[in-house]
Amino acid sequence: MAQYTRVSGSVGLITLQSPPVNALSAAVRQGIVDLMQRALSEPEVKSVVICGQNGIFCGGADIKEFGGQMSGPPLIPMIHAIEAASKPVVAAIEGIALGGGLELALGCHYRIAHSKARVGLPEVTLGLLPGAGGSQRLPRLIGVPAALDLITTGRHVTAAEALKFGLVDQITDHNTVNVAVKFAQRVADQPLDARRISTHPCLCPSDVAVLFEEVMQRVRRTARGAIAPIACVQAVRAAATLPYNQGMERERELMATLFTSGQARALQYFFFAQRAVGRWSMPSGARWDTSKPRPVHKAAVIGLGTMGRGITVALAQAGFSVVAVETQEKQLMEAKQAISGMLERGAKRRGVAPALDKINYGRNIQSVADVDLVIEAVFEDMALKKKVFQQLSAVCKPSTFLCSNTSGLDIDQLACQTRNPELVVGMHFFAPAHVMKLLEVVYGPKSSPLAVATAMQLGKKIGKVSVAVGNCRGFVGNRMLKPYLEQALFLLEEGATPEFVDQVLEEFGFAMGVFRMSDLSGLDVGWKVRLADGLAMPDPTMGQPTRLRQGRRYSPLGDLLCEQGRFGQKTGRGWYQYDKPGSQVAKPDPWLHSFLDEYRARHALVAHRIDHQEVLERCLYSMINEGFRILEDGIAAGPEDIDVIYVFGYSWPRHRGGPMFYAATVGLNKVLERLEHYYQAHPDVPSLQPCHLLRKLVASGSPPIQKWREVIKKVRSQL
Ligand SMILES: CCCCCC/C=C/CC(=O)SCCNC(=O)CCNC(=O)[C@H](O)C(C)(C)COP(=O)(O)OP(=O)(O)OC[C@H]1O[C@@H](n2cnc3c(N)ncnc32)[C@H](O)[C@@H]1OP(=O)(O)O
Repeated sequence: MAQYTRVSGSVGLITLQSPPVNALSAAVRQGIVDLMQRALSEPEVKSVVICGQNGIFCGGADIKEFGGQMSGPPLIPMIHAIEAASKPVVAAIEGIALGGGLELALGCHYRIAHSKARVGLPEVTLGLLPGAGGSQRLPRLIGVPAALDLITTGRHVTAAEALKFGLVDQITDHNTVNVAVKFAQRVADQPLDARRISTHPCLCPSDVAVLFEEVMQRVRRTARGAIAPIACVQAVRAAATLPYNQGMERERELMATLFTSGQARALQYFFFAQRAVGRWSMPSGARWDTSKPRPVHKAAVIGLGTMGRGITVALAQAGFSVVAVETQEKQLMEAKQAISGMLERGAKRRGVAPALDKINYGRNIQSVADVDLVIEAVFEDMALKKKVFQQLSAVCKPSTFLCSNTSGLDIDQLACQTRNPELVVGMHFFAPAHVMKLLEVVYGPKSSPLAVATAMQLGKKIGKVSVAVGNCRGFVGNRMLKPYLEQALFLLEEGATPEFVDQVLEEFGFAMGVFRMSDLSGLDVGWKVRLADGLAMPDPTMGQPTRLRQGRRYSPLGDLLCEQGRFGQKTGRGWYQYDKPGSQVAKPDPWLHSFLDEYRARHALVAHRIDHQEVLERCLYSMINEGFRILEDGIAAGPEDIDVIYVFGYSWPRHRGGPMFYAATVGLNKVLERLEHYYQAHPDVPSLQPCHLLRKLVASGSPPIQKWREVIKKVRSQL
């Protein structure tokens, strides 16, 4: 939908009307086509302004239309007709002009932007390229290097940056539409030939071939298997090397491949999944839209180790007053220095003043008496955390929310230490906490909707993607990680090497394979948990063979490495070797290979050839199976929650949509069949036994992922 008004006698004003972001739906495109014709046919109208209602120019093509049959006027001829118009057309950009929205503006003869507007071509993040002429017009307007940057990253730029690039003609702090109308009146009689971007030559630097080669190499290195960034480079190269019409033909060919690709489907699913997690619900029926958060002005962080420091920085950078408590004098001094450094570096990068004055440091827990919310980040030890929660409950105002950054301990046990267990939730950050986008907000059986809503809102304010999840060992992320890690170890026992397993997972798209990741985060972390669980110390009196513990297959490989002091990067040895402790360059370690040979011999394990498919299927399907159990148990409300957690917290490749979307892509019947196969071969590994929900979904004809919630509801009602 679009509206037409005549303003100041001679300007035709076309207003896009399609809340919430004025996306270019079929109806909006039809409106633009019709109203442009009207403006061109009215003799009194000398120029045209296009704007969007409610202070938003246009959020681009309507992504919801992509999955179905496209109808209505296509974008490319619509934009061509605007550019070819005999009367000047001015885009009045408020709020955002993204994707097709910016392409529409590039078809106009002039662009006026509000100083607070943002523009960009984010199609690459949806598995596409700017396929309505954007890949051909943008380099002609702002030059090849800047266009390559914007198109391959999809980043949004401010109006000021857009002006610097020459992407907009003017910026204003006033009413953009009024300014654009006056501008349109002024240029009504100006010749238009030089304003049609498609007729411009594409200005290239002299070393353009070298530039494309460098960018292509960088993009291939960082794309982790995503195809859209590569197609984006190819499209811009066409703009740089071909006449406009041939460039448009190349853009069309590349877009046609991307548009129907599985990666585009995955990325578009993920776009909506990210938004869906904000609409959280709890099994009690409490929901995001009926639960009001309470404002938080002042927060506290208890424990200034790596996690506590990152959380303090995240809070201070977002403008919160923070009381940062560390009881040990030496640690407090070190933390203060480290936090100041992090704040200063962050501020320098963002061109703002460091928020040093937002933090008050203290050694005494009494200093948190007046805060609205506390995040406990002490060592991962239940006895210690319980003590801290008892102290907090005694010291804080009765209304203070008490949150724990535990990565998997029982929130309910902590809540039980306090006067107001309904105000206790988990806030599980991921390291480094000031950088990683994910926050798991964990509700226990006693947590109130108020506490969940408040933690979710705080997460949003500090720039996190927050996902509300139920309370169980490891919550969602770490619970699913367990079978994945376990399979990786079993594969080593059976003949694989860490390098091979990592290579397969990295080729799949993970930023790091499981063993390189384990070396980075430290092998001792999991070892301590297994020791506490009585797993890492086999009880000889029970007469169990070393590789069967608590009734199931167990690999002590990680424990054996820890016993040798091989904790990963920090000790210079782990699953790999490093030049020195702290170095990040992992090299295969002949010692480890001999150790594995000896281990297999000692346990009479015959190494067999493990192929690519077996590594992927066993690691990923066991993890996915746990994801289905999590859905069945109601720990996650839907598959989107799991997928968002895995992409933002565990480097799952976004162009594969997340583990649950991947399962749907592979086919649930195939996942089920392969799990059955592996479980038959390894009956002592319960995580390979296909779970009830997976069987139920397959029996229901493997419905699309958007319909899983209905089946989950049915399964849960039968429990
Ligand atoms: C061969 C065929 C050729 C076809 C050529 C087609 C060419 C297409 C090029 C494109 O234009 S692709 C789309 C490019 N645009 C984008 O990627 C923008 C996506 N949107 C955003 O980044 C953000 O939503 C925003 C616009 C910056 C606003 O952010 P904000 O945080 O304010 O709100 P949200 O919660 O993100 O969004 C609100 C609401 O709006 C929905 N939505 C946003 N953009 C679109 C869109 N382009 N299409 C459809 N729906 C959109 C979003 O999903 C939210 O709704 P929900 O119900 O909460 O999910």
